[in-house]
Amino acid sequence: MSTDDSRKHYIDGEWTAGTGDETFASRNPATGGELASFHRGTEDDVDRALAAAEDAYDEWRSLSHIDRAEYLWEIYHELRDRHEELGEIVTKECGKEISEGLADVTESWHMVEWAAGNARHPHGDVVPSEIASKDAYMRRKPKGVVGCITPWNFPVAIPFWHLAVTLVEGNTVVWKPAEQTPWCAHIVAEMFEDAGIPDGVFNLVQGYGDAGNAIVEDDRVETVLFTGSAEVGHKIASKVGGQPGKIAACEMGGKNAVVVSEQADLDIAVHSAVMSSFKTTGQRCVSSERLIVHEEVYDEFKERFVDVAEDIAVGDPLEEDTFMGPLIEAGQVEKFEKYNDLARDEGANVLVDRADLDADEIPEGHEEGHWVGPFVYEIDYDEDLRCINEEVFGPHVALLKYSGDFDEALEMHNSVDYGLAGAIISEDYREINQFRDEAEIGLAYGNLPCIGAEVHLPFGGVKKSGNGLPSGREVIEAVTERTAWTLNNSKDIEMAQGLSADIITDE
Ligand SMILES: NC(=O)c1ccc[n+]([C@@H]2O[C@H](COP(=O)([O-])OP(=O)(O)OC[C@H]3O[C@@H](n4cnc5c(N)ncnc54)[C@H](O)[C@@H]3O)[C@@H](O)[C@H]2O)c1
Repeated sequence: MSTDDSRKHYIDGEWTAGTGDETFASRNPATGGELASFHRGTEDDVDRALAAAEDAYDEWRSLSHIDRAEYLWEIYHELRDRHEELGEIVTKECGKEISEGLADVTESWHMVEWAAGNARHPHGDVVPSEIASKDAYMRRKPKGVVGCITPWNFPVAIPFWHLAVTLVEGNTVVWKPAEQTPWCAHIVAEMFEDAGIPDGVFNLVQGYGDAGNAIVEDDRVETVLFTGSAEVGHKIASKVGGQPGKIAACEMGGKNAVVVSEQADLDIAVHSAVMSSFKTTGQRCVSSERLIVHEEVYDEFKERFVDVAEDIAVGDPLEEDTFMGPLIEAGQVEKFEKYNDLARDEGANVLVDRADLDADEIPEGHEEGHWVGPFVYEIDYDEDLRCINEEVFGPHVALLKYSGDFDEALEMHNSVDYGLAGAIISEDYREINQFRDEAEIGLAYGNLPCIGAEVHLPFGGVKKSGNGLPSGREVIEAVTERTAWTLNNSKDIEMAQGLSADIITDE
């Protein structure tokens, strides 16, 4: 595609090719084919977008929450009207099977509904004062210009986690989506344009990490909302940490686990483990790469889990009978293979190796796609093994046996540096409650897979996985600042704590 045909950035209410002369392609991971071409954003493009966002801020913040939310309601309807079209683009661009592509869009309008609906809810606290004649309350103000940097694996839903709340709260935005999913981002920007959002309030700069970095380093950005890998997130957090008054809310990866206790219902255990490990081809931040199973049920669980892994339907993600689509790109296939080799080197007993799929397992016409199947192994637990500590982001699954009491399972569960998601499968409520209280994670599930989010629930990790901010209510904290406001209704000045308000002079 020539540069002229390439899709553009959306800056200050206009589609623009920007200042650079490079373009990049969005590719279908199932076929390897090019879907569309995009202009690659430069530091100058980010500079222009930030200037536009700064200029638009005063007018945007002067609108009421409810008026700002009206623009989001327009987008809500567009997301619903274009559900199938956009869901299919999600699937084409990131390879998730079609029900996941559609769910990505559904989650987006749920977030818009939450944020825009919230505009009519009480928004702050009325607080009693020690002095009867004073009114005291807490009021929120927008921060200013917010930078959003998002990953490829939820190319519509995660951006809306960031964008919807940020805009309703009165901030303006510069968004840098993932380089793998620019087409989804382009459609989202079309929706903002169609909704008539004022120029400069919402800006999209397409491109790579250098454009993201330009957002992070710029003094005009008050808050950075980042979702992506720990490697990039920690870099961003440390850069922002050096800039007074600025914050970075970072949600990152995990090395999540499903714990199957000796009290588990094994139907639920196998079902939950398969969903947790293989949905989205293991490419969710919450995907489980560790299954910690009690010795009493280990053999039966292993046999049943392995049976499913051997047969799980890998195929064209646009087909409804597919469970697992491809990995996102060739680099991710290499990483998956590298970790499979590492597991072998570290002593794994390999139970299922479909990493290199047979030719007849690859859908016709999709030979250039990034196809892999499950890689499942058992390994003697040692907390220092890299294969059970580092995020692979693929269907790479370790079975770990525990033989003692539930404390041992928890110790194994908590031994990783990450702390995002986990599940306990047990019929014993004491174990379930202990997991809820002692598992070092932000998202805990009982008798369920450890995947799945709802926009009105908190979503975020602890430890190396994040600072627990980006989701509904928590984003409000990140993109606003609070003023504790106290108003005197009397003609006299009276102070709290009995502090004297008398002015004493020598006269
Ligand atoms: N915790 C969560 O909520 C959550 C959700 C989804 C994905 N993830 C994590 O995201 C990762 C997969 O997504 P990915 O591959 O797109 O992640 P990534 O970290 O490679 O990229 C995320 C975004 O950061 C940008 N970026 C890269 N380098 C940058 C830099 N130096 N400065 C600023 N921006 C930069 C990228 O261009 C992209 O837009 C996995 O680790 C997954 O666990 C976490």
